[in-house]
Parts: sequence; structure tokens; C-alpha cells
Amino acid sequence: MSLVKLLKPSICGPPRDIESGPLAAVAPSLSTAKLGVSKVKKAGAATGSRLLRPIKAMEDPTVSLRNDYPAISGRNLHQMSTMDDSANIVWHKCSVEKLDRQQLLKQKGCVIWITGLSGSGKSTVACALSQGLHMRGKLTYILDGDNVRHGLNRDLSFKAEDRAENIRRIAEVAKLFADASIICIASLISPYRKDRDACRALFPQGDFIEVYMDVPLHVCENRDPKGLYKLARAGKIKSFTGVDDPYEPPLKCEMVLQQKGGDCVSPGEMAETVISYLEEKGYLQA
Ligand SMILES: Nc1ncnc2c1ncn2[C@@H]1O[C@H](COP(=O)(O)OS(=O)(=O)O)[C@@H](OP(=O)(O)O)[C@H]1O
Ligand SMILES: Nc1ncnc2c1ncn2[C@@H]1O[C@H](COP(=O)(O)OP(=O)(O)O)[C@@H](O)[C@H]1O
Repeated sequence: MSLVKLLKPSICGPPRDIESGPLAAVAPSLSTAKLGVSKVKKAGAATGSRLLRPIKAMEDPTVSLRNDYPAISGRNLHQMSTMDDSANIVWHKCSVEKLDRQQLLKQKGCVIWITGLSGSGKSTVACALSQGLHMRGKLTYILDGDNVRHGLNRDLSFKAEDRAENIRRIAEVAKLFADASIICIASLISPYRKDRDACRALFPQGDFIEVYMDVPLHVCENRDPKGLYKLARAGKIKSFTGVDDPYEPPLKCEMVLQQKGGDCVSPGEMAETVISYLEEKGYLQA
């Protein structure tokens, strides 16, 4: 009996209908007739990728591709920029765009954002998911909170504003991976709802897939693989999520993964649930 609860949008919030979003909007543009493939530069064929880009744009990078080339999975990065012109920073465009990378990799970039308490199984499921997708020939990259805090975010503590900055930076990096057409798996506690919602807002609709590891605190605490709960209860770690710092579960998210009824759902089974979702939403093809 399957104990993984896949929140097909309705269970955990309103449907996030990719079919009626940007994906659907561009499906017809995949037609070679519409793109004028006869005019496409031969370089694409030489590299094995289909660079469906008009010669004019290839030769003149200042030609705007915004309107005639909507990306399949959401918009191109420069279309999502929030910088205003007064900053005097102008986006430099390149003729190889998101659509080309999607076709090269035969997948669409997105972020699977795994949130939950310490010990809830985020990293384990992230690895199982990466493994499952890798075996299917799909390119993934994991951004694990613990790991990113060893480098990029080593200057950040666990006070609220530093957690917010940790989450913001990871979301921005995930956005770059998604734009590279990679399936990015971000596994971090990300305890505050408003921070996660801010991350969601960075992505085109559908591309931010929030997965909640719904594991009760007492289960996480019993697992305590790093002994951190014990230290937190002893007052040796301050502001520990679930002990003396809050965790706000998602009100809306794409999936909730949980154990139910005492039966064990393996990390591999949980990962398969996420993979089915990606398959259903079209992320595992160009
Ligand atoms: N105060 C406090 N609260 C919570 N967690 C703590 C804390 N101090 C250290 N750790 C360890 O850091 C890991 C969480 O880092 P994250 O980057 O995922 O946290 S956050 O999203 O910024 O809240 C977390 O890893 P996971 O157990 O994998 O979740 C802990 O091992
Ligand atoms: N589905 C699962 N069922 C049982 N135990 C699990 C499951 N997923 C992870 N675990 C165990 O829970 C502990 C915490 O997992 P981990 O992935 O490190 O959590 P987190 O990254 O959320 O801190 C580990 O000992 C791991 O083996």
C-alpha cells in the first residue's frame, strides 16, 4: 500500500497548471515550420543539438528574442529580471538560449524545493531523487543546505535574517541551474513560509516545485542522526528549528511526503513519487 501522499495539486493547494501556463503557450512554437528551420544555422546540426534560432539573431546578439522566442519552461532569465533601468546594468543576451539547452539535454529545468525539519529525510530523498533521475539519463544537481553552508553561505548563521539570506542565495543559484535546463534539487530546512514564497516568486509558474517532508518532530528527534536535537535540548545549540525556533509548514505546495499508518515508505519510493510528478508535468522531455 502506498503511503506516500502525492499532493496532486488539489491536496495541498490550488492546481498549478503548467498546461495552461507558459509551457502550453509555446508548444506550438516547437513546430519547425513556425520557427523557420530552413533558415537555421548549420552549427546546431554539427553539434547534434537543434539550435532553432534564426540566422539574424545568431549574427546579431542585440536582436531581441523576447517576443518571438518564448522559452518552453517559463521565460528566459532576462525577462524575469527585477532590476530597473536606473541601475545602469544592461542584460547581455546570447543567441544560445534556454530553449536550446532544453533541446540539448532533452529535459526542462526546474527546482524541486525540499523543505522540512532537521532529520526529516530531505538529504536522503534528494540523493534518491538525483539517483533515480540520473539513471533515466536526466541531469540533476543538489543544493543541500548543510553543504552550501560549507562554501557560498559559510558567512551565515541561523538567526532569522541569515536563514532568509541563505534561502535567497540558494534560490538564486537554483534559478541559474534551472535556466541551464538542469533539474535542481534544493534540500534545506527553509523554515519560514515567507522566505519560501519569495523563492517561488523568482521562478516561472510551475518551475518551483515545493516538496514538504511531513515528518513529526518526535520522529526527527528520535532519529537525530547528528545528535543535534540532543545538543539543542541541552541548550548547547540555540535557535534550533523545532526546539526553540519555529518551522512553518507549507499551506500550499506541490507535494507532501510522509509515512502513514506505521508502514515504512522508503526514500526510493518517495523519490519515485516526485519523478512521476515531473514526468506528468513534462519536465523529463524537451
Ligand atoms: N540552529 C539550527 N537550526 C537548524 N539546523 C541547524 C542549526 N544549527 C545547525 N544546523 C544544521 O544545519 C542544517 C540546516 O541548514 P539549512 O541551510 O538547511 O537551514 S535553513 O534553511 O537556513 O534554516 C541542519 O541540517 P539538516 O539536519 O540536514 O536539516 C543541521 O544539521
Ligand atoms: N523514508 C525514510 N524512512 C526512514 N528513515 C529515513 C527516511 N529518509 C531518511 N531517513 C533517515 O532519517 C535520518 C535523517 O535523514 P536526512 O536525510 O539526513 O534528513 P535531513 O536532511 O532532513 O536532516 C537519516 O538517518 C536517514 O537515514
